[in-house]
Amino acid sequence: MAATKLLAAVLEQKASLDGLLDEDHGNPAFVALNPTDRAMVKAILHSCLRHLTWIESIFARFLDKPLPDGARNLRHILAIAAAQILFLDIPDHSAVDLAVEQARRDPRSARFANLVNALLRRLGREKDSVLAAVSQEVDLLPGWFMQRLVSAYGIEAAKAISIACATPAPIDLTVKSDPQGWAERLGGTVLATGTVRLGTFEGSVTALPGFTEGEWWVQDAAAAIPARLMGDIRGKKVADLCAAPGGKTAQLVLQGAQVTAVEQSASRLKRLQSNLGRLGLSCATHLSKLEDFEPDQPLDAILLDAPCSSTGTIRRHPDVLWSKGPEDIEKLAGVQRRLLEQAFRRLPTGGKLVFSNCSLDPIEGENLISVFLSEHAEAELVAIDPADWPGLETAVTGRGEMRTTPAMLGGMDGFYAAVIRRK
Ligand SMILES: C[S@@+](CC[C@H](N)C(=O)[O-])C[C@H]1O[C@@H](n2cnc3c(N)ncnc32)[C@H](O)[C@@H]1O
Repeated sequence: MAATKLLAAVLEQKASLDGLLDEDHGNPAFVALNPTDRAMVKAILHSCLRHLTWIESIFARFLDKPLPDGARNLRHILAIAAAQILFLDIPDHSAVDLAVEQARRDPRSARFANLVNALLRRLGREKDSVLAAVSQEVDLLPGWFMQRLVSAYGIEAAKAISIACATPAPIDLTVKSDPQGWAERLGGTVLATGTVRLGTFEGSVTALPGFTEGEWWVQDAAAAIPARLMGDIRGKKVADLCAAPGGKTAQLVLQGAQVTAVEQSASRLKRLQSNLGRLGLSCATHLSKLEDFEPDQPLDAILLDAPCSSTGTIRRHPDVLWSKGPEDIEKLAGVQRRLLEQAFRRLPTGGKLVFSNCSLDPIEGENLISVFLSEHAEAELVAIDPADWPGLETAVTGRGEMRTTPAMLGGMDGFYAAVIRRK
């Protein structure tokens, strides 16, 4: 029941799944569940959103005529049951019975209860063959986004990204030191970039050795790249201008910089402070919009990890493509453009700025930087050398930016990063 309501909140109200599933402040129906049921609801929703194009396509094949436009709740009931039948270890009959019961209780869906029963029983009987067919013929990613990927990367790369997005993201850790030792202790491997990737893992990361001691933090391998692009920042004054929850701030501090973390959200800044506290790290923090931040002393370097559409994180946030659309990407590109202008104003001559975000869309990355450079003769791109990134050479663009996609390094977030210097 909770899962259907939460799916409706994502698809209709464009709510964020992370927000709805927050253990403390999430949707009341979710927070009221016991931990086992919460884990189940979370698994169902992730699976449903990750495979929604397939699920919709299967029902379209089963039906002689489409469901009425107004039957949104019915669609949600069917999608949630289909995710259980197709992808989760839940007995088919439980999923079917629950869906039929839900349909009966909903005045708008009650007249379709027999149809729900028939469709889901058929799905149970034919799941292997329909899944085989649909996985060959239908992209996992919604059409509007697939089109954008094809125009940005070409059909082959777009398909590889779409396939990579079907696999849930592994857990990646950035360790303070001794990646090899931590990989051995935690049963993981060290990636070419130095990130420790955990093997199959269930349960809570907070129970793992080294968490309480603050020896590592969870950070996708791609998210760990921008701070490393800052180069040698030992003793340098560095501002992290969109800092929370602080994964990159922690890296900058560990790299030896004198860091000021700037963040506009009080609750997120608190989270950053608590994360740094656990890691035994500290830095100056500043609660304000970066537009209002005036450093007391000239800065040597800036990291601007700007808010973006997050389309590079769809393996972990499969709701993103259903709650955001092309207009949001355009809007966020505008916000980033404005923030980049503001950040660059605070950069002295010779200073370096790393601009990054977790979007796969060039209008938030390559195109934005092209326009910025064309409008600022005083800015130049510092080309990243692929030789410095063994294992990720193909992520360095011809112009010398970093462009990762979920199809790289055995799976990683889509990220864009560029290094800009004020001449
Ligand atoms: C993509 S997240 C940053 C993630 C962070 N760099 C990390 O690695 O953990 C973007 C952050 O920027 C903050 N933010 C957005 N607009 C801002 C602004 N104008 N000034 C300061 N912070 C801002 C958001 O609240 C959010 O915490």
